[in-house]
Amino acid sequence: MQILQGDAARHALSRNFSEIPVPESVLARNEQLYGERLTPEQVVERILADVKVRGDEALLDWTQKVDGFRPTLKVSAEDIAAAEIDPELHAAIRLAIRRVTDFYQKQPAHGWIDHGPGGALGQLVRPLSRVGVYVPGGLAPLISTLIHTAVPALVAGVPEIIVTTPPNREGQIHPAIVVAARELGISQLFRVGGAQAIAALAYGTQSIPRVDKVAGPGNLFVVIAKKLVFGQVGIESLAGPTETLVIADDTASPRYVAADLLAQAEHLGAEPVLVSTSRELLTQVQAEIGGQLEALPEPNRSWARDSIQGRMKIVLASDLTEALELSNLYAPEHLCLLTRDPWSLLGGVRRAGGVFVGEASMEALGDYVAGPSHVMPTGGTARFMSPVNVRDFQTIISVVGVNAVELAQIGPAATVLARAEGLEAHARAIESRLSEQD
Ligand SMILES: NC(=O)c1ccc[n+]([C@@H]2O[C@H](COP(=O)([O-])OP(=O)(O)OC[C@H]3O[C@@H](n4cnc5c(N)ncnc54)[C@H](O)[C@@H]3O)[C@@H](O)[C@H]2O)c1
Ligand SMILES: N[C@H](CO)Cc1c[nH]c[nH+]1
Ligand SMILES: [Zn+2]
Repeated sequence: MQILQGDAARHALSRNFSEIPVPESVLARNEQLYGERLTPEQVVERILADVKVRGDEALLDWTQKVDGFRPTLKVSAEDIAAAEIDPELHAAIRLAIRRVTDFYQKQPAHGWIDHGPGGALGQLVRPLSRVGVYVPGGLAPLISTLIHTAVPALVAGVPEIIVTTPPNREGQIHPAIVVAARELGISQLFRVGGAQAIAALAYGTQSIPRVDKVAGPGNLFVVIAKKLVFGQVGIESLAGPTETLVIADDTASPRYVAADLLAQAEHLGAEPVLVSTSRELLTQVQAEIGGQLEALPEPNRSWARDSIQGRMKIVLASDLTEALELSNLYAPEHLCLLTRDPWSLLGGVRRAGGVFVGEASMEALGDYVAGPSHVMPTGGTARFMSPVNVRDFQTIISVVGVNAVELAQIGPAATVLARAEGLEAHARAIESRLSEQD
């Protein structure tokens, strides 16, 4: 694989989110499904318009067309109560819920009211009333994603959470997703995925209630749908196909670096990036990837190979300062630091969804039980967005409660500003109270 350096590396790592690259496999599948090579955006526009008008019937038709099954949309209370899984998996789900909850309970999320001689000013913090959580389920049933999206919403105090996830080929949701929902106290679970699920949450249908905000990651169809419904409904981020950038020096273990890159590469559509100060390590990691890839079972091997061959980038940096500069330019979802002194690099990290410091903190651990949500901004959107967190599920309401003394002090300046803006009624509203005090 070509080793990039200097300007070539900078060029390869510069991104523009408005031009989401569409893999050839997606266009080919669209041709099969729709008889023409529609872009995902064209497909999503059709789906949104249809669900808006026809509601549940459109959900079922699109699910039948793209997922091959016409499911019962709502998972019944009996099915939720009856879902059973292996006890070890159940215990792991409980551990993940506990660790993610502990993490978000530490996030400051309280309002304040400052009472002083001039009255009071402050901010009220209120939870959203109803939130939709999208759980990807196309290729892998992402049990952990339900936990990593719903827990911050629950910690924020959201009283009602609606979960949607695509049905599998038997028209069912993986039982562990159902059990995780039950553990979280979520009772509204729907068998629908893709853009049609996002449309249902944004517009509401006969069976799925309209929500205030849609959260959760997904493939290109999901991400584009979230982008297009924004405004009608809130969205927490544009968390799409995953990506990992590893910064490694000559002390890093090629085996670990390869393992971490492959772990994310097995998400179909992923983009693995390796930046190293050591040419030798770059060569060793490529050999390791080859070996570890062959040892993976199918279909994971094919998914990982597609990411490695289709999108992997390998960069030789002159030093760790340049490595960090390239990483900040790329703004990765995950930044893994596998260097002699990884903590010394943290101060230079400006753009990333999450940073994984040192070899015991592999990103795959963060996907499950470390604590922070694994739902993180992709595609370069870490320039302006953050991982899912408690603040995504709250609004802030400003409070103004100044008293007459304060009004007398600051009111005249407000009237001056109002008249400068040509807004006479504003000025008079203020003066009406000022004159009463004379
Ligand atoms: N950034 C993050 O935080 C994060 C976290 C978890 C997962 N992810 C990403 O989520 C994605 C999950 O993707 P997935 O595909 O497995 O599951 P998904 O649930 O996101 O998408 C599957 C759905 O897409 C729709 N779809 C697929 N092809 C279609 C077509 N041609 N026309 C119309 N609709 C179509 C179908 O409705 C299907 O049910 C991966 O890319 C993964 O990397 C990201
Ligand atoms: N790494 C993915 C995107 O951050 C999330 C995930 C869920 N399960 C496994 N991995
Ligand atoms: Zn993962």
